[in-house]
Amino acid sequence: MDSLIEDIIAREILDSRGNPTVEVEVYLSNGQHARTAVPSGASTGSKEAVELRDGDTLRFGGKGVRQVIQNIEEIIAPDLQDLDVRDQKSIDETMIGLDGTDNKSKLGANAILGVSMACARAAADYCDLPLYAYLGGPGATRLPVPCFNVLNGGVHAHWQGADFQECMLVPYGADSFRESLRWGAEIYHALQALLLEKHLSVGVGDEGGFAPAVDSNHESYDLLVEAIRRAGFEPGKDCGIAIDPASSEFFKDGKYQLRTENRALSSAEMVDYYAEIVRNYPVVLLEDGLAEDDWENWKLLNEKLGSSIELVGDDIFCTNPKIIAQAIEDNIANATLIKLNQIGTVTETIAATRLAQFHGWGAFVSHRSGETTDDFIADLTVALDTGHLKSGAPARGERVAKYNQLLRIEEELGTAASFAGKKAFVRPVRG
Ligand SMILES: C=C(OP(=O)(O)O)C(=O)O
Ligand SMILES: [Mg+2]
Repeated sequence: MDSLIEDIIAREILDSRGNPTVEVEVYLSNGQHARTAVPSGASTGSKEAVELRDGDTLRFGGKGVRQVIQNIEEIIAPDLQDLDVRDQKSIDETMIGLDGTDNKSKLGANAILGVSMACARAAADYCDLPLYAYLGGPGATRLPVPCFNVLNGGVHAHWQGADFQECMLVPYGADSFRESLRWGAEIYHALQALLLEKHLSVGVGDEGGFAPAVDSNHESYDLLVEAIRRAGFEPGKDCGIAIDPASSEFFKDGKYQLRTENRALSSAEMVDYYAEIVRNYPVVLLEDGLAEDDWENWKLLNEKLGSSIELVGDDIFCTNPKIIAQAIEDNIANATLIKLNQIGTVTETIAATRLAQFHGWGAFVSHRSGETTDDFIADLTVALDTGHLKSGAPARGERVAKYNQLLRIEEELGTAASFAGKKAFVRPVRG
């Protein structure tokens, strides 16, 4: 058979932060081959699958992945040889079995994911299908609303900007992906002009958004609303706001430490703080509003805000179906973030997404702060019909690689394509 895995090779490449990461190539018995690369987070959840790094060796300014390369070529490749590349489940289960740990710490989630993604792409190529159609079938025709992280803060700006890590533009009022991308880029440029006018920095953070040293988190929203207006759009009608404070990063000693505002808030006060933001600004999504160690108070957050906006868990759920199942049972949020490398295989990522969707939850596909030009998540988003994704600012190559791929997908789908729009953020209220 032509679709058998013949060989797998891997190499160390650099990611967008200048750190080493893994690139994988899968070769099939018919000579076809496919390539993928693995991203890397900075504000990571403690229950993420383990990204394996070489001891203390600092190479290129970051810890290398030579052991990961060796694990792929010497342990994984021989075992996957002669498996049908279309059998994604067996491929992923074989690697999970080979690893034998709960968190992929033996071979490395970066080893396993690189191979898993490369096999999916090779299988799509073998079937002569675009990746989104291979993974999603003929019903995969809806384009997501892009969420553009145009103001970077927290750890992504080395704490030189706002406390909140991500302030995103959500141009949900457009009637196509292409149009929403144009709106996002125009507002991004209007924001740049506004920052220059206010003598604020237009230097960028890890995800391509500006990282001005604002005096409060509210100032970020004022800037966004003003930029939306200046670009000729109506806040709340054409374009909303999504926030990822990544609050685990500033939750210390049981309090949320707002450095820019020089105060520390309890969980209940933090929930009120968000409620006020939601009252005053066109916010449609709040991710990681509370810390991963603050599970009980997520219930309070969901009671107060779950009926009006999408509440997404990132660090707290880690794309892990077991944790998401518990969260659904406890009714502590209404959406999960979806990051391939938090769980480590394509199969488990699909399972996490489907689980959320089955229960009426949202699934919000995400890049990592350390990225490559691999555009896998663009296809994944359409395949799984998640309706929204975030891939940073509409600037910088590794971020726009995903948005540009979505343009191609929309073009290829032609009249079959639709755009998710604002409905993507509306979650049914659960009892
Ligand atoms: C994309 C994010 O950042 P990182 O990749 O650093 O976890 C996030 O927190 O949602
Ligand atoms: Mg996050």
